Amino acid sequence: MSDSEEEESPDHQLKLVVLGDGTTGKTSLATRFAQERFGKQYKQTIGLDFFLRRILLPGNLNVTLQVWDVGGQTIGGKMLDKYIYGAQGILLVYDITNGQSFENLEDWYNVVKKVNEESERQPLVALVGNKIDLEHIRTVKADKHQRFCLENNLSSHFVSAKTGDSVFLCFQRIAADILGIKLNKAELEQSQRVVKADIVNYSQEPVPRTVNPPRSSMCAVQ
Ligand SMILES: Nc1nc2c(ncn2[C@@H]2O[C@H](COP(=O)(O)OP(=O)(O)OP(=O)(O)O)[C@@H](O)[C@H]2O)c(=O)[nH]1
Repeated sequence: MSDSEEEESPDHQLKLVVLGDGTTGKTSLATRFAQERFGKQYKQTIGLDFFLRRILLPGNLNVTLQVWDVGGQTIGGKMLDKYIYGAQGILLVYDITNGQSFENLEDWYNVVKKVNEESERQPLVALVGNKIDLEHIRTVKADKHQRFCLENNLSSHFVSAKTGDSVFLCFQRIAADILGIKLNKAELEQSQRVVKADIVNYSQEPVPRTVNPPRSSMCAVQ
């Protein structure tokens, strides 16, 4: 293959679906990954939001990640199966300070298995413990997390959407695993970027949010 043919290799597109209870930080995780920002204020996702980000994997491989951020209230609803269908990757997200959100992942995982029971290709499923900036009030022990991964053959991730800790790494590893690409130590270390948390001055009035923040890489379906 000539150099010019190599440069023109088409992008890969991957559909990643983010699932888990409400307030575990799914939207925050998607926003941190796709837009490199974090909002402290909680705004419930009704139905579904989409985010896009293109990343470069070793071998000059451009991969567009289509992140489907599914509202935590959709469990038991008739749309959930449709959202999950055709995903190459599933992120099962829980909040490390909320034991119930971890217990409930069993239900989310069961829906994923049911949707894919007749599929030839199974999605890669990742277990994502979010809010590791709150390690001091963690209630879900890391060994419980690891056991769930081992028992179900899931890939394991701990992240903080707030600080950005390991967020890019999480998506990068998932994309690479799906495409069968091995990341070397240097690539893994480079992706483990930590963004310093903001210092909050509680004596000040809260700053109003921008009315129309840039949302070029996101849209919502309700
Ligand atoms: N400390 C901390 N707070 C977080 C983190 N991620 C999200 N939050 C906060 O947790 C709350 C819920 O976050 P969301 O991202 O809206 O949660 P969600 O899972 O999308 O919720 P639903 O839309 O109900 O499904 C918000 O107040 C976030 O600011 C994190 O990593 N650390």
